[in-house]
Amino acid sequence: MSLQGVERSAIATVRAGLSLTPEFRRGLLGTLALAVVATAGKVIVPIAVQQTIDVGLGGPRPDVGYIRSAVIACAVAVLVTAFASYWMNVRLYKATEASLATLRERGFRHVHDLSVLTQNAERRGALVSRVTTDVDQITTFMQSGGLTIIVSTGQVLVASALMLFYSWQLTLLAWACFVPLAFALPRFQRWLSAAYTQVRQRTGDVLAAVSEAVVGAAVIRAYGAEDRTAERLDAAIDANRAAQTRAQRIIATVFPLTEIMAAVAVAGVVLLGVRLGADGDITAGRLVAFLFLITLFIAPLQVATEVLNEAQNAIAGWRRILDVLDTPPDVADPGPSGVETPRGPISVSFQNVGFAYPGGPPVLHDIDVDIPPCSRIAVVGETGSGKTTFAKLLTRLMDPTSGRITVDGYDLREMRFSSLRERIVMVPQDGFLFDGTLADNIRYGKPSATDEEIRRALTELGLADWLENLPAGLDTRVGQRGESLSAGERQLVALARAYLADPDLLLLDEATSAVDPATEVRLARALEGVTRGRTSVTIAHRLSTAEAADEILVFDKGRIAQRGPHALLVAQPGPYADLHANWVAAARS
Ligand SMILES: Nc1ncnc2c1ncn2[C@@H]1O[C@H](COP(=O)(O)OP(=O)(O)OP(=O)(O)O)[C@@H](O)[C@H]1O
Repeated sequence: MSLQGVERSAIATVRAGLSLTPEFRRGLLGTLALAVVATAGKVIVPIAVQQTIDVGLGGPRPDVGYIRSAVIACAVAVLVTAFASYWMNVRLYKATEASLATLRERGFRHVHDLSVLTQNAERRGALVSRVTTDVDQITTFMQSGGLTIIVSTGQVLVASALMLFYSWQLTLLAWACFVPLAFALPRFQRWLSAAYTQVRQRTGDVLAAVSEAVVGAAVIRAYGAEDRTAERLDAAIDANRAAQTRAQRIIATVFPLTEIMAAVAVAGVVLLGVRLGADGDITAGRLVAFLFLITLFIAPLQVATEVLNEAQNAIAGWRRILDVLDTPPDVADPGPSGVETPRGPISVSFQNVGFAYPGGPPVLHDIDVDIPPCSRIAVVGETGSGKTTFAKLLTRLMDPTSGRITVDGYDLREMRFSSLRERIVMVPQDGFLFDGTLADNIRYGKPSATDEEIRRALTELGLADWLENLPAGLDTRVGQRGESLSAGERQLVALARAYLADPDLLLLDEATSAVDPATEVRLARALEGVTRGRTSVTIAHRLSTAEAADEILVFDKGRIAQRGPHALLVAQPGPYADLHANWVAAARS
């Protein structure tokens, strides 16, 4: 399942992006008004200079009162501009941070709602980067670039209008100087955009290399591959440095170019201005003010390339986030309109169920199974025969491609998630543990559970002695993904968590990893305790589990090839007898 991108123009993307962030739009008018004040304030100084020269100093004697007023006007303008800028930035930062937090939350929630098919292994990293890096790019643009574009456009327009008012001849000359730059800038911008695409790819390579080296540290050490890994990392870092340097060089070229253009424009304006002045077409004050205005006019051009690039990045980021939000959750919670079935003995029925992963061949065919209340079902079969797929359908991590699954007579698709998750709980092979204490992790099954309840649950599962031997008891920290515990101990925590959740149907994916004999005994005891009195479906890798089941479902190439109790199946030729022979042989060796 891929993410569904709707082709949008840049404007439509920005509009759709802004519609997702009402916090930003709400204060935008006020912030823009402040931007207008801040921009308008900048032209007060050239006007005051012109007035001082032409009026204050234009008479036979300097008009000190007038000059004082002009200076005071300037000071007030500078203060007002500074205050307006400050207030504008505060408002902008507050609004963008609030709106981008909302965007992150929405993005994250939506990623969570997408089915396991959309979140398959390759896409997981990309999904994470959409809620992190992509939002960061939008932030950068909204907090600086976006406003720069608005303020700069205003600044160029106001400066141009005043320049035209002072002298249309000098304005035409100044514009003519910037025509070549106006043609060159889009080209620079394209180069810069390509250079930054490279930078992003190289940064991605560095991140991938670093995270692989950290996550796979044990394997790297075991195979003595430190040098190879370091070389790969060095190469990625070097490529990243080269890409960054290339991008910075383009930016560094634009700045002096605009400086040269500005110098040419100033020189041209002075030469022509003096001639116009001699003919009485322009006053000295207007000429000096004009030179101030050219500086205002040029400043936005100097940052234009970078800002346009930021804008492109932000639009790309918005597009990627909108792609995520546009992807409908394919396993949708019916919500309050869904069925809430009462707790108690549960019966499940698979009716003619078939399933194919998107774009793949069918992996389950015509599955017809009735799981009566309080029965113990073992699911066995060769690797790749469809056991995990069967379990995922039963917990509604995905929906069947054909047929239907019912719980107490209701289609699984009609059941509210809250009711379904309460009644059916899955314990995966390596139950994910979060970085926290043992108690936190067990409590995950029932957030309201007290330490006393957790202790009682562990005792009921026959794990009191294990708990006593742990260094800090319930407060023992399990480390990231539970790596401070052994694989067997992690399973014990996962079982205790499920026991506390107290579901009506427990789906277990039995661990295949070898554990020490003491843990093996504990696991068997805990398993017995956790499945007692409730319906259980176990993907079995142990002979003892299959032997203890009321019914065994033998999967073979996506079909149920045999079914029945152990005694019956082991006596007839078929895949179960073969599997049994393998188990027995493995136990002897
Ligand atoms: N996410 C996926 N996308 C595409 N095909 C998949 C996916 N997961 C499993 N399959 C395919 O579906 C088939 C059944 O896989 P499944 O994981 O259900 O088998 P299994 O019996 O649980 O195997 P094992 O005992 O090794 O866990 C296999 O052919 C597998 O390649």
